[in-house]
Amino acid sequence: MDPKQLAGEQAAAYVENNMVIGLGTGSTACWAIKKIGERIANEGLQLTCTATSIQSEKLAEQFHIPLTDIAQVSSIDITIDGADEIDRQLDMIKGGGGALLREKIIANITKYYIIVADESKYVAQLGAFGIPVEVVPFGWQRTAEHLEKLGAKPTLRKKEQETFITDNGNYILDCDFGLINDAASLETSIHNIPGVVVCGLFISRAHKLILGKKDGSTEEITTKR
Ligand SMILES: O=C(CO)[C@H](O)[C@H](O)COP(=O)(O)O
Repeated sequence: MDPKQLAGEQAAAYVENNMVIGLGTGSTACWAIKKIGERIANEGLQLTCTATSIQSEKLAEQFHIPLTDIAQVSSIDITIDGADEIDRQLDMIKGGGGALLREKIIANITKYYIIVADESKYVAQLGAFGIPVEVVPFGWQRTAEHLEKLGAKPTLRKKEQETFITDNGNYILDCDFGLINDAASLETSIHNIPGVVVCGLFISRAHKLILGKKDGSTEEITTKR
């Protein structure tokens, strides 16, 4: 079985009746969404679900998962989401799919944050992926200069040769900072730049990582917060 499917489906087993659930974004979290849809259909689970992207909203609708707008949800029991890199402390880089702002808003109100990934995402040190930074379109070139002063090589994200636009109408600067030594202070420095909406460093947030492996096994790594 696909390691992403293994991880995503295993995470869906943590969902219990009457919970409030955050639905993540990406090719791994989609397996959790599908499985949650199956559990609603087969077990009659009553859930309140809210999604981290328009893409995940559409997927949830396809699997007949009832959705609640984030405006009505002040606390989430479990969110299941993917990562682009995750280290031994379960600090992460996210935003490869461009959903980082909604993902961080949802992570921020989540009591138990489960990350699902294949083993290629589990790294000793964050940074090789680069850090996606969502910025407002106004003066994005000036925001990019500030990121350069912090040590980044920023590239404006494109999709099919057009500037990539997030679900929130913003741009993404993919920032190569090299390998990162102090991710928490870098996150703060990036967030202090006017024009930055959010960056893809997710520090001290995840509670559990479920890794799917090529040999068909899974590993769960848990940390106390
Ligand atoms: O942060 C994300 C989207 O913004 C995704 O969770 C991340 O890119 C992982 O995606 P995938 O499971 O497809 O590798």
